[in-house]
Amino acid sequence: MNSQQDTIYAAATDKISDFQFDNRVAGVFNDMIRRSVPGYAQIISTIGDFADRYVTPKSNIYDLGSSLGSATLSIRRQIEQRQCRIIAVDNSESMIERCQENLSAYVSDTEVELICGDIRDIDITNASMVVLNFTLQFLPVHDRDELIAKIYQGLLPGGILVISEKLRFEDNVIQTLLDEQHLDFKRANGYSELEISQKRSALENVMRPDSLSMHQQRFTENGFSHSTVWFQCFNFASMVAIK
Ligand SMILES: C[S@@+](CC[C@H](N)C(=O)[O-])C[C@H]1O[C@@H](n2cnc3c(N)ncnc32)[C@H](O)[C@@H]1O
Ligand SMILES: O=C(O)C(=O)C[C@]1(C(=O)O)C=C[C@@H](O)C=C1
Repeated sequence: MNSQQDTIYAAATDKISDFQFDNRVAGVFNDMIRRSVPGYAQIISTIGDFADRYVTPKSNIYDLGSSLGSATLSIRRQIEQRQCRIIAVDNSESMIERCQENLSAYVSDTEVELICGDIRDIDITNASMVVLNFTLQFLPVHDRDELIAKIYQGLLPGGILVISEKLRFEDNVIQTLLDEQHLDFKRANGYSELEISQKRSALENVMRPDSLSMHQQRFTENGFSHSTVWFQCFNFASMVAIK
């Protein structure tokens, strides 16, 4: 998957506007997410492994907030000949256009329906797998519960939900420790102090991480029988919940 280097926050700006998944971000997103999220490549490849285990023939798979299609591609590679349909949804036109190009670069017998729309407006039916890979954190907090309830309703018995998120910690000492580790990860990946602080300001109003206990409570209250964190690096985690 091609990507330009992310230099979006490299130059000093007087007024930082809220972060948006616009054309500029879509053009560098592959580089941005790999250099910003520890474990991203591992999470993408494991989503494919989960698909191999959980996706049942003739079912639907939903990739909600699909961006450039990395999770969709990882899933699609693992589910050949199961006559499934992947529904990939994103409300950024630029992401959808680039995702279409990325999907077209590979052949597969699995149909992918790409929808440019809001994940809150999508019907979920006959699903053996739903993926929210770093997307839920961008929804208004009061809409998160309803989305998880809708996903639970649309999942088949034994179906799997994979949610990856940045986490917030109630213990301030832990919050500071893991936040600092994450900043060191970004520095080691070539981001300057200016880039880090300007991006942080841009994300402040748009990305609101939940605590792990909040996620767990949401899974339980919405009926999921089993859930766990299967991956964590610093303040980034990926969870599974099984119906
Ligand atoms: C951090 S990115 C997701 C990364 C992607 N899942 C991956 O694995 O590479 C979040 C994506 O969610 C999309 N998004 C945010 N809120 C959305 C909403 N309400 N409906 C649809 N897409 C949304 C953004 O446009 C963005 O592409
Ligand atoms: O916390 C950060 O600095 C991040 O960049 C995180 C994060 C994310 O978790 O989705 C935020 C926005 C970009 O989409 C890529 C990564």
